[in-house]
Amino acid sequence: MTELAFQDQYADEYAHCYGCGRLNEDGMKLKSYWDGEETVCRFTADPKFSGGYPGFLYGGMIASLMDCHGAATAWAAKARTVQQEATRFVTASLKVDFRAPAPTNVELEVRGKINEIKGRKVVVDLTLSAAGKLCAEGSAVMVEIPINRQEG
Ligand SMILES: CCCCCCCCCC(=O)SCCNC(=O)CCNC(=O)[C@H](O)C(C)(C)COP(=O)(O)OP(=O)(O)OC[C@H]1O[C@@H](n2cnc3c(N)ncnc32)[C@H](O)[C@@H]1OP(=O)(O)O
Repeated sequence: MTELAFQDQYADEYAHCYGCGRLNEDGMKLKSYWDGEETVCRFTADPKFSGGYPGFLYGGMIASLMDCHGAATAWAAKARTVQQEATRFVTASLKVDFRAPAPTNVELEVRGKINEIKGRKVVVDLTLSAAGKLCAEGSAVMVEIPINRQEG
């Protein structure tokens, strides 16, 4: 049986994200999975997402990849540790340090590691690498949407 991506387990009402929503026809449909105690998401960026120099990805896309994978990691961490299905995590804070240019047309690997789980908050440490070379690292504070937020 094929492992389901975290994002493919979100309830329909939370599956419209441009980055990772399975129900967003125009989106990137990023997929995140467990890899031991870490999580991983792989994505190859089309050259149309180039930054100022051909062949390299623009920084906003790097942040987007880390953002979406961070939210998915927080969701999965809650499901694994609290053994309770989460609603959806949104980004309260995202820090990215750009360490080296990230290429387009090369598979990128985004990794997440749980730093802290406290109440509705999950802090995730993140890296983005290309062919084993670290291109960006950072962390995200993810907060779970309370169930009654969607009704108000
Ligand atoms: C129903 C649909 C609502 C969905 C709206 C978002 C849809 C967009 C999805 C995305 O694209 S995610 C990227 C953009 N992010 C956003 O648009 C989120 C906008 N911000 C918010 O909605 C609220 O600020 C947020 C839900 C993130 C937090 O507000 P809350 O009032 O629910 O949280 P609260 O103040 O109770 O804080 C919970 C914990 O998070 C921590 N926290 C909150 N904001 C923080 C921050 N900026 N930096 C660091 N920590 C933060 C806070 O300190 C606390 O930790 P502790 O329990 O340890 O004290």
